[in-house]
Amino acid sequence: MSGQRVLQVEGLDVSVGRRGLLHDVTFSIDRGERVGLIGESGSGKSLTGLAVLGLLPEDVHARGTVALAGVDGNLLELDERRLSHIRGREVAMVFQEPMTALNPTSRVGDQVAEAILLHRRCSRGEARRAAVELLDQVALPAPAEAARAYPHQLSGGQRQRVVLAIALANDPELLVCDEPTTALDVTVQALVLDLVVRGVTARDSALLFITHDLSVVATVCERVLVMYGGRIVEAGPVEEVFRRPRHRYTQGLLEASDLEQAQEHTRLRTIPGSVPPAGRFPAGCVFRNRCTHATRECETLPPWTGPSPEQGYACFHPAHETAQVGS
Ligand SMILES: Nc1ncnc2c1ncn2[C@@H]1O[C@H](COP(=O)(O)OP(=O)(O)OP(=O)(O)O)[C@@H](O)[C@H]1O
Repeated sequence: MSGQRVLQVEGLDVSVGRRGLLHDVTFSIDRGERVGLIGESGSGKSLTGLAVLGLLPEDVHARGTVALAGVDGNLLELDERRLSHIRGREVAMVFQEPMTALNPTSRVGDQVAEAILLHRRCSRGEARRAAVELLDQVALPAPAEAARAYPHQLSGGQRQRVVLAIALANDPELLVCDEPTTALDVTVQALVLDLVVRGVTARDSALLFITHDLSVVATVCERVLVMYGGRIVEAGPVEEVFRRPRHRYTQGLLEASDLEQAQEHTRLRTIPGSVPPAGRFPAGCVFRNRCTHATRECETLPPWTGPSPEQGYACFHPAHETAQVGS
């Protein structure tokens, strides 16, 4: 793999008995790249994600190659002992239901600290301090106090942020998210999406983001893969695919969703101009600098450091409807 490549999936076929579930799935993700995987229910998105995590169910048969930066060999052929070293370090995951990922009998700070201790040489005290810092990064209020809470004492959104903190604890090369906000209240979805983007951006990690929600892809990803019947039928930059879908299935998918809304996310929010003054936009707005792919909350925009103030920004947050960028 090239230096920039983090994940390379080639010719992945998955079957159960004679039934083919994935057919010749081939794609790659580079360092720092955020890639969405969309498709209708049953199209094979989750199986693809599980293959990348070395978590395919035992009853399925897989052929092909899954190569991950920093890992020798084909993930599909590694034994469970080796895979458990890789998971949580080179590749980490956030699934839909945070409660299943957390241990209900252990304080959340200890669970984050455990994740750190599994892959890093440091003292328990250092791991605990790093855990509080991570809980702070995922915007848990009063992180030192939150660290002492049990999962059931937190809201669903807070629990998912703990899962994200665990996933990011060892700066993974690749983060795989499978519908991480589907089970959450709509008001906290945007926050969690923002935290995912900020978490991978800060680490230059690659992201594979599985969802059926096109507007989520528009918010989070730069490139999109469209699955249908176990195959990738279309791939390209999000704006291009959403604006000019080539495959009949993608066209249908966009029509079935709110095409207007999905396009708005990518088209109407492109705002030329220089850095918006801090505090000018509603909290939660996400600005994307197209040159560096940096994403920041508008309230805390730092001084502009990009190559040119003329590059412009795009805001993908629905709350930004009425806000305008001053030049
Ligand atoms: N262990 C298994 N044994 C048999 N069939 C399976 C198994 N796991 C998944 N499948 C089938 O493989 C196909 C793809 O499943 P997958 O979970 O990847 O779909 P998906 O696109 O993620 O759907 P959803 O959005 O509903 O989660 C489905 O038809 C599913 O029934």
